[in-house]
Amino acid sequence: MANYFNTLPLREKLNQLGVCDFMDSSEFLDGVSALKGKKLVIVGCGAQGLNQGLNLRDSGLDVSYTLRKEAIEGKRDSWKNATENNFTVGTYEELIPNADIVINLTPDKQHTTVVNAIMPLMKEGATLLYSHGFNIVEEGMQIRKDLTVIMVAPKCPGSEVRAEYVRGFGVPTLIAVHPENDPQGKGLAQAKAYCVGTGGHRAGVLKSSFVAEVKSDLMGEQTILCGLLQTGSILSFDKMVEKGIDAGYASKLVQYGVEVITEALKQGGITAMMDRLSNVAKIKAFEISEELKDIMRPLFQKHQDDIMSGEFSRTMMEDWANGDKNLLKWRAETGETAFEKTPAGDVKIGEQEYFDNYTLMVAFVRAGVELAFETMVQAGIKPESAYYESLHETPLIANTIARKKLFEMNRVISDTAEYGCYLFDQACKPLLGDFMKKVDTDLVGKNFNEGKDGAVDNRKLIDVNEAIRSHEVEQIGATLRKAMTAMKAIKTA
Ligand SMILES: NC(=O)C1=CN([C@@H]2O[C@H](COP(=O)(O)OP(=O)(O)OC[C@H]3O[C@@H](n4cnc5c(N)ncnc54)[C@H](OP(=O)(O)O)[C@@H]3O)[C@@H](O)[C@H]2O)C=CC1
Ligand SMILES: CC(=O)[C@](C)(O)C(=O)O
Ligand SMILES: [Mg+2]
Ligand SMILES: [Mg+2]
Repeated sequence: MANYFNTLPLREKLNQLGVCDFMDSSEFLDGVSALKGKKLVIVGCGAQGLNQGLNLRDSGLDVSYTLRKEAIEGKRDSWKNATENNFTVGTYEELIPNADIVINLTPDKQHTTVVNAIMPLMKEGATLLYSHGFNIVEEGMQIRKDLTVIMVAPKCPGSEVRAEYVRGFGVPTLIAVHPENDPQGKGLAQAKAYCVGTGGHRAGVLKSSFVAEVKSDLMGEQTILCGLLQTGSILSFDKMVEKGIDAGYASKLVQYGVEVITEALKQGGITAMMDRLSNVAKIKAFEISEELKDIMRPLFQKHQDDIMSGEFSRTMMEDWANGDKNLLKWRAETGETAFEKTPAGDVKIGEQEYFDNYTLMVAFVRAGVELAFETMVQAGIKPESAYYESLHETPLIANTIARKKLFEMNRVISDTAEYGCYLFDQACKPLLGDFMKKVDTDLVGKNFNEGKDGAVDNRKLIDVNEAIRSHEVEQIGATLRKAMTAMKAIKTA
């Protein structure tokens, strides 16, 4: 098999990267009817598998799980996830032959093995559904021509796919039909119905392509969503402790601060997040985020270039072949960081204090969201897709850090995302060495406004506000958030 994207002529590459139609809510009036009475069989019951299945069942669909034999015999977590939630669980041989839709929610590394095992058991004219296009695009998996191949990709970690659905909202979702596999022309109707089943239609849906989803998803997860939140959290914690701030306070500020700060981002974009700062702090956060953008831009561009060329996938698949050596080494190292090992202190931190005492994270988030958005758009990804992937998903990742620190984030995200996160983190920490030397507790740990009379230069503030508000991510964000009428504020720490 060869990298499907790399077999395409440039014109077709750009074509498929640019597939991105925002779907009006009126396109979902049929709800789940295209899948009503159909047998949905999910392979794997992990982060996406369990949470998508819970939503689909609550939406009235017939869902069961098929697991590999050793998972059933060994009563592994995946078996516990499914049985404790009262789902039918069976082997491939028992459940796949009668399945109308087989949903492959196993790790990307396993997709070729899994698809080769289940495809011979799939009945004539059935459908294979992915939540990430890696196997099709980066590995070039060929699927039996009578089968329909579709994608319903939540732009969100598995745990929050469920949490937002339970709140009566949903998560932005990309849907796609693989052009090589739509023999009966039913792919789009099934993808739309599945998307309604997971609740994605309440947040926003893009009719995308396998290529556009992969090349944007890998970029978002490696840079702003996981990589930079990891690097920023660890550097912020270490700086506070180095400067004598109580470690318990520092741990709580970092663990919960990114959730509080990015909740403002989710509700009102970078503008609303920056508006939570005093004018003096906003100007400072703007200035240092401009500096952070200049320092990190080459790294963001390298990640996007390596994703586009297939170099990232080659590197990661090398690690797969090497028993995930790097992934496991980096996972262990992260677990040994002082931040991860220091429990959050039993100290009260007010909601506004998270903004006033953590100006540095506001700067990291603005820099990372804008850089990821700019780099994706420059690479041919459409603004709507770049918005969901860089801005809207950041608070959803932050929710996992607030729950159980970087351990929880790296547990819930896919192994693919975790690998990309470490790749970025390993390169970004040293890159920010000189920048962090200049950082003091006014930017992280203490109230930035302390000892300042709040005076600002009006012209400078006007220019800063204009620069923030006029960024393309704010323009497209305002439009997309208008459709998020069911968005609920979350209760932060
Ligand atoms: N995690 C996320 O938030 C997101 C993930 N995705 C995509 O969703 C898909 C699933 O990812 P994710 O939910 O993170 O996966 P997880 O690692 O959370 O779960 C994987 C599941 O697959 C099973 N599994 C592992 N290896 C095999 C195998 N060789 N054969 C059969 N089953 C196997 C595991 O059970 P057991 O080991 O017990 O058999 C487990 O139930 C991926 O394509 C990913 O890119 C998309 C968006 C977000
Ligand atoms: C959660 C999500 O969207 C990721 C980061 O792309 C993933 O886990 O693969
Ligand atoms: Mg993603
Ligand atoms: Mg991903």
